[in-house]
Amino acid sequence: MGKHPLLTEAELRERMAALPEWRVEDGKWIVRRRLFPTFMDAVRYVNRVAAIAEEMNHHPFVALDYRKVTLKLTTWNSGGLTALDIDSAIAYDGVGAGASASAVANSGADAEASGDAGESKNEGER
Ligand SMILES: C[C@H](O)[C@H](O)[C@H]1CNC2=NC(N)=NC(=O)C2=N1
Repeated sequence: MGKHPLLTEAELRERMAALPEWRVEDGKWIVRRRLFPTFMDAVRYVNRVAAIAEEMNHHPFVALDYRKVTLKLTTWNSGGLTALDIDSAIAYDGVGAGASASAVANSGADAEASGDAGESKNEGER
């Protein structure tokens, strides 16, 4: 199968409208951070993302930092952003909605600030 064509600037801008929680980084990556109520909610979400990635044969770079999950997408076979990255991000946003996850500003600063586990209750999913 041939390489997937890179998105033009205009195409990227247009497609990113459907992904308000994602940011373009270095013109080659889209990145999203999500904060979950508990560590296990975060782990469950990562597992759901992994299943989607396998199904699509398109894989994110994933960081699991306690309750914070960072997802990064690029199409390495094409050397940048393609429709596969956008479609993957849309699919990832569609799962884990069950967990009362709150989107974390891409700075991630508040995620660090609220990283203190002190006050968090175990609101894990059933
Ligand atoms: C051989 C296999 O299909 C390729 O390596 C796939 C696997 N998953 C992938 N994931 C991503 N993000 N980019 C790719 O170019 C890619 N290529």
